[in-house]
Amino acid sequence: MERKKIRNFSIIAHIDHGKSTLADRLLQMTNTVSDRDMEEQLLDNMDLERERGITIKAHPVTMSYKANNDEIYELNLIDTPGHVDFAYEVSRSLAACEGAVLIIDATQGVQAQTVANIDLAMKQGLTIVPVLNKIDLPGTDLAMCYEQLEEILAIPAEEALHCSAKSGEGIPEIIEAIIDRIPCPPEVEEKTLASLIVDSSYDSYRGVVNYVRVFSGEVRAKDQITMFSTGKSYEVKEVGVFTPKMKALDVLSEGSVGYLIANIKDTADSKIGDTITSKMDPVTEALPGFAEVLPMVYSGVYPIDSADFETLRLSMGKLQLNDPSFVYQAESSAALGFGFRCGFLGLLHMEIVQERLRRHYDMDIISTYPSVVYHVYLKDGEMVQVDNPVYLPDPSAIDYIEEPVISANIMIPNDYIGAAMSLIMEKRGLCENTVAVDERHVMLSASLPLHEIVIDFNDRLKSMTKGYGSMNYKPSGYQQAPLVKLEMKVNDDPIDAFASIVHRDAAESRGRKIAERLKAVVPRQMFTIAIQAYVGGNIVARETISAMRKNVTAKCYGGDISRKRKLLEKQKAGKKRMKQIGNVNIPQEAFVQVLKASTSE
Ligand SMILES: Nc1nc2c(ncn2[C@@H]2O[C@H](COP(=O)(O)OP(=O)(O)OP(=O)(O)O)[C@@H](O)[C@H]2O)c(=O)[nH]1
Repeated sequence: MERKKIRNFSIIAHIDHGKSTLADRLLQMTNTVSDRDMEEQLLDNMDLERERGITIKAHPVTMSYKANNDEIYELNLIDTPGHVDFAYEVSRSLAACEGAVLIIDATQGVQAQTVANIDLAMKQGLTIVPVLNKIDLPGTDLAMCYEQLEEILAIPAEEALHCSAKSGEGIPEIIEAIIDRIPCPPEVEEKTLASLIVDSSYDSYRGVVNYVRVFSGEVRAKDQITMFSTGKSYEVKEVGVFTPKMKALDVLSEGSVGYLIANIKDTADSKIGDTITSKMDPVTEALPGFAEVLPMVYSGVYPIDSADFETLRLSMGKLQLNDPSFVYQAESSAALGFGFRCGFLGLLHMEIVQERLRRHYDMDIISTYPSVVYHVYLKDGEMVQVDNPVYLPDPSAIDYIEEPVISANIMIPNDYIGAAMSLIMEKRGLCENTVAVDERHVMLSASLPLHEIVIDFNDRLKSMTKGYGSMNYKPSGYQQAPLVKLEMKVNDDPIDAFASIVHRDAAESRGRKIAERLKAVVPRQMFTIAIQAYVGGNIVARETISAMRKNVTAKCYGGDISRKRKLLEKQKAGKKRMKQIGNVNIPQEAFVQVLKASTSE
């Protein structure tokens, strides 16, 4: 397609404002997908996305459209996720575009994530097409949206279009606006190939599938290409576009978006953000890639069956290929065996990665309590970074500990200011500023310890504001805090999987909760078992399990021997999956249950 007829754009929005639904309507309206094949939210093709109703990965798709001026255009849409943990994916998609359709739910107005996404788009110099969606709903408040567009986003209200992505009303006008307002890819002097890897996935037969934006030159099957960062060369096997299924083409030319397959078998050789260039005539400078993102939350991930360790390692490699923000490293635990220490962007990211491992790769896994990265200053002047409580140095060697803090923007209706402030205080935060954004909404700026928000802050905020509150955050450095290591012991032996770094004031209640939960799941044994929570050598909570041999057949009155045998066999099988901590046998299931309860609180 001629460069002037190409439009590359993303759809950006706060979560649930209707990106995927609008994308579906665009696919229908451009006959990219026939009505018969149209499944709701076609672009969300992972089961997980459908179930959770959120878009996790950005998917590119190419549409062909005959505009009112009778010309045919190529529209390349890159759908983006809306959740705060996935801002990195959004910025990757935007790097491949000249414009963005900004969707705002007309019943809710501008939300914290709308502001964050628009900031990213403006930084990249993209043209914005603002769209007010869901105008079919009775709660639509266009006046509020116009005011917010001008006041918060500095976008003239007259630029806004309206639509109902559900009914299809207003969609043709949106397509025309994309063609009229968003510029075509700029002309470049460079004629040699420079193509940005925006994303990638792995196909077991064909190897790595790179999703690319060609900035200069062109690429075809049989071309020899080189990866700029590694210098490794490959022969191109196939190029094409997503419609949304893969469709092979003869050539991907300057300005277009599509895929490139080149027999790359090792996932580590294809890096998102890298530049693909010609082997014979390479460019001298790489395209600006993406800023590296650092994981904010760490947790141990272990196979329930230790024989699965290698398979888990392979699955993680494939998963990392199209999610470079996920990192992992092998580690071992006395309680859980061999596993991995994994880093995630946030708690939702962590849940999603774990779910993907469970479902797509069919892995049975358990994860430990999430931790952030602490800066531990030792008395000898050294500083060590600790993301695993097990490795926190002895308290006698520690001078002080610093924890990561974030600065959050929280947008809420006026009625909930009091409730939001008390939540911030409960989470050891500091409210720094309150600005009225319109007559009914305020934006609170607060500083909060990251550890306090990774667990449930967003969910609590949502439920107490009936879904109207929203937040966005970014890291803002480190601050000193009275943090201690909470350790759990059974009969004086520590269980590493339950160690956590907590605020001094919260240690006792957390220790008590875990001890109670452990008591409920650890089976009685021939001797008394003491479950203790320790902080710096002091016991802060204790539970005792009295001695008794559990007779699993006790409830079987009468002589049904086959039933008794079955129960005894079951008990034997259960014993195989016991972990020995000191002299106490604990079923794997007990760890799983207690960890599940304590990571979701
Ligand atoms: N009534 C009405 N509902 C809509 C409209 N557009 C979207 N919805 C509904 O709003 C919900 C969220 O829509 P999605 O398209 O999944 O939103 P999204 O922005 O893609 O969400 P994420 O992918 O999670 O960021 C769905 O239940 C849609 O059916 C609309 O114009 N009118």
